[in-house]
Amino acid sequence: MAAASRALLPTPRAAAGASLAGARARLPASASLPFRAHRVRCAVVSSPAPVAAPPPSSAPARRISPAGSDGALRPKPAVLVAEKLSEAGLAVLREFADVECAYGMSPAELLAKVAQFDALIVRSGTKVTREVLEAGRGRLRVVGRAGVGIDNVDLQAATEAGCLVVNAPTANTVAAAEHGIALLASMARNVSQADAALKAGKWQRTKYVGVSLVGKTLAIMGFGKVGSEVARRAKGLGMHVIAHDPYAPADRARAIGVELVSFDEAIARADFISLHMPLIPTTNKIFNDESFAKMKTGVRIINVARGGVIDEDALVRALDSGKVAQAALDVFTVEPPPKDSKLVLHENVTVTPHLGASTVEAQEGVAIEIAEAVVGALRGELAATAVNAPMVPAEVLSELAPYVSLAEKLGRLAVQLVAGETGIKGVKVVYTTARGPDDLDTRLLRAMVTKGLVEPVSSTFVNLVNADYTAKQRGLRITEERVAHDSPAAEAPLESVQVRLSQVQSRFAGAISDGGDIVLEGRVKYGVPHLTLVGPYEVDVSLEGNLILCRQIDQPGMIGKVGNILGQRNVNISFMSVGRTFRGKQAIMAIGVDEEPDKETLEKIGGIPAVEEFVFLEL
Ligand SMILES: NC(=O)C1=CN([C@@H]2O[C@H](COP(=O)(O)OP(=O)(O)OC[C@H]3O[C@@H](n4cnc5c(N)ncnc54)[C@H](O)[C@@H]3O)[C@@H](O)[C@H]2O)C=CC1
Ligand SMILES: O=C(O)C(=O)COP(=O)(O)O
Repeated sequence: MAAASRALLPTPRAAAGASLAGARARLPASASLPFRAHRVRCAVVSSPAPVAAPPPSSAPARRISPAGSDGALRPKPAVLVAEKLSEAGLAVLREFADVECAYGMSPAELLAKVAQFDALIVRSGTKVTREVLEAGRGRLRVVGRAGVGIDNVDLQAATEAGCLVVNAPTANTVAAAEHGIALLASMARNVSQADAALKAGKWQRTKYVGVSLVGKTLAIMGFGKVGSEVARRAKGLGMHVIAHDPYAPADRARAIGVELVSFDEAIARADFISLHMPLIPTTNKIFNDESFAKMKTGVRIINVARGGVIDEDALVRALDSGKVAQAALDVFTVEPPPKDSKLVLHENVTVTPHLGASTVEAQEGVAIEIAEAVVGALRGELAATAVNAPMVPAEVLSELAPYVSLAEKLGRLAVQLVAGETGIKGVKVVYTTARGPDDLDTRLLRAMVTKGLVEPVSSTFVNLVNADYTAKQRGLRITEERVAHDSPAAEAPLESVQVRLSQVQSRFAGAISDGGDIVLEGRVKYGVPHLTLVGPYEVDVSLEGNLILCRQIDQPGMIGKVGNILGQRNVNISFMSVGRTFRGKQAIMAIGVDEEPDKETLEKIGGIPAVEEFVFLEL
């Protein structure tokens, strides 16, 4: 239960509340965000204790403003803006706080300064490390990221320091999509190379013959906010657009006229490939030697997402061999990239210095979005764009804590079992409980199932505030059902929690129930979440570490065989449980492992003759 309980630990400032790591809301680019409607009171970031009267004139220069919703006078907060923020956002901030803009600080300068401020606002160029957050501890209450990606902010350290992180996830979507299209078109017509040549005095009309876009197939990898906007625009250019996103709702794609296909099919069919997925463990270097080999020779690649999704050395090899004809890159694994980077200097590569969000309009929108979120947070409100948010009364939390962890883990396991391109349509959460609806508020549990389903596969962070909203935005229809537990005297708030993903293909057929749904059920035993049902199979395995599910013909010796393979590879088994439908038919082995087995070990397990399928799941 490490992840969830860590995320739910009260922060030092949250004596009366609790913090739940989470909350990056996603919105369609066209949507305007009703921030104010989404704000709720939140104890963690409320202003310091009210002062009864303005300080005497000799007091240090900390001005007083009516900040709290209770009307009490409080010291005027101080906000440090570390990267260029548009004037419109600064104006919003200045109405409420003392604002200092210190652009281009070195890490040491930021460290020395940060403790004097209540809030810090950054873009992608400032690393908000654990050190920075430690240095700000005691005063720094809010970090605002004026943009989408928060990979430059140490979220865990921020949560530990009781510092709320908010971002601005929607205002730069269109700008990023437009930049993707700009790179696509200028790469196809060699605009930057021809421009450089002409400025060097060379008139090279035959060297820079380009390729046409009309009728070509564009694969959008990651069909989220930016990806879908790129798709719309590319269709306007007469391109045939396909997309790969294992978690995108098929109806959203259909509405734009985009075909959702598998990863391999997308990269094999495409003339152009545009990357729009978040940088998460499963997408890290997902474009590598192996994937380049599956592409058409002469493919062209655009990346305005994150540099880390491409193995940059492999891309140089693919460019050198001609497998990849051209690449257009806005983002790099290390930013700025080294001056002698082979990739940047490659003649078939067009580069821009992370300009995706850099339009006047987007920067104004982002600046206002982040300024409002930071001001709201400093006032003690919580915006829908909070990334790590406080939310639940301590007493409710302490009773529900293990169930909260169970709900998140069931969600995490369920989403990892999904396969195919159909996307998740409906999610049903079934609570077996002796309590009536008034005695058991399931919002937190539903939010945690959503968190488990969404976070492993997106750049969205989910908490109680934004869970339902996030689910809706992603086309996830979550319904709840209460089943009365037949022992009404039971003390525990819940007997079991079941998560059902309706009519979805699975990587593990054993998890599919008779009705065709992926079904996982769990219970809390001795305060620890346990997985107790997989599809039709009853199991009992503690949800700690990671999990291997293995379906095999029920026969003697199977536990020993699998145990031996794991033991030989020094993988410690924490729990093991076998469930079967009928003796001698199929059975499922659920194996909790402390370490992640390597590929070879998993293949060995899969190679045991009686094993029909297996899957490794991370918790
Ligand atoms: N260059 C720039 O200045 C900008 C870059 N970005 C970056 O663009 C990316 C996309 O941003 P948004 O569209 O706002 O995020 P989003 O969260 O709306 O979309 C990301 C999509 O990727 C999908 N995805 C997750 N794992 C995947 C996988 N293995 N294969 C395919 N798809 C997968 C998710 O389901 C989601 O639909 C992010 O990395 C963001 O940081 C965003 C704005 C500006
Ligand atoms: O919003 C994002 O994820 C971006 O990549 C934009 O970064 P920037 O704010 O321009 O440094």
